[in-house]
Amino acid sequence: MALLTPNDLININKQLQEADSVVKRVTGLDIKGVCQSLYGTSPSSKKVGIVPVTSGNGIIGNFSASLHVITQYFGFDGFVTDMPDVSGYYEAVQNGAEIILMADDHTFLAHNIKNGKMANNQPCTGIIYAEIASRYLKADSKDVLVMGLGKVGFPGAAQLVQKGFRVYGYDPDARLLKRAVSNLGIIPFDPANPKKFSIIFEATPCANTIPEAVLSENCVLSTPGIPCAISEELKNKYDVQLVAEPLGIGTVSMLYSVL
Ligand SMILES: NC(=O)C1=CN([C@@H]2O[C@H](COP(=O)(O)OP(=O)(O)OC[C@H]3O[C@@H](n4cnc5c(N)ncnc54)[C@H](O)[C@@H]3O)[C@@H](O)[C@H]2O)C=CC1
Ligand SMILES: NCCC[C@@H](N)C(=O)NCCCC[C@H](N)C(=O)O
Repeated sequence: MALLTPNDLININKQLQEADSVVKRVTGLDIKGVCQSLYGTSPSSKKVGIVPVTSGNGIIGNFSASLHVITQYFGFDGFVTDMPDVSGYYEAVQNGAEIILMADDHTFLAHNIKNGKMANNQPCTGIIYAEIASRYLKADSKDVLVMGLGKVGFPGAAQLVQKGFRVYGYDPDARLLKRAVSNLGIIPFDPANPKKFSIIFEATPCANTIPEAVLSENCVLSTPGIPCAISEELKNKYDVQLVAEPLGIGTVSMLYSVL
């Protein structure tokens, strides 16, 4: 898994505000509204214990602090434990946490210890970014392009198929593309024979994965991928509505899914 860096998370509150305003422009709802509609759950001020984890590559600067900002931004009552790991988990429960947020290098989870529900960041991220893309008010067709069919992209593509979109998908990993075609019934996208889209969802760890040939004027590009899938130049040239944020949108999707 490509790990976040402290630099990705600088001023997460400003990044969230900017992303929220694009989501409102694209869908007519704010991020919380999309989550409520997606999961059928309502806003909550539940206590969220954020537990730093030292395993593997260890603590990522700004990660726990960013999760704290994110929980507060979306109206939850978050706190970061003083201790990490097992001691931190114990401290969170002792201090009344109803939901635990913690991540090692492979899994970022939300666990509601009251109702037993648990969420994984990767599918929750794919689903919420796909949902935002699917709600584009100015979409000119039901065609959508999905670039990247991995741990985030595949669940996002599944969400779009379930909502009745005609999903074109691409992944250079032939095994993953074949899985998506056979399991989801998506149409394999041929980069050598491109068409234009008004809705694009991207989930790759590569920059500039979106070719100019697929961009239509004012299209939406909903992408959790880091680094960004499109250059500033192409974004401006086509007035692309870019929904991109490094941590908060995926995290609030996890929290709403375990309420
Ligand atoms: N913003 C957020 O909240 C989150 C962001 N992420 C980011 O999302 C990205 C994807 O994460 P995962 O799905 O876990 O990774 P993954 O490795 O499971 O999947 C990425 C897929 O992208 C494909 N790919 C690479 N270059 C491509 C291209 N040019 N066109 C189409 N597909 C291409 C790869 O073959 C791979 O199958 C990563 O950058 C990760 O850091 C992940 C979780 C949350
Ligand atoms: N963008 C959301 C997905 C994050 C994921 N790509 C990642 O960096 N995971 C590693 C997090 C490690 C956190 C660390 N153990 C800590 O607790 O500070």
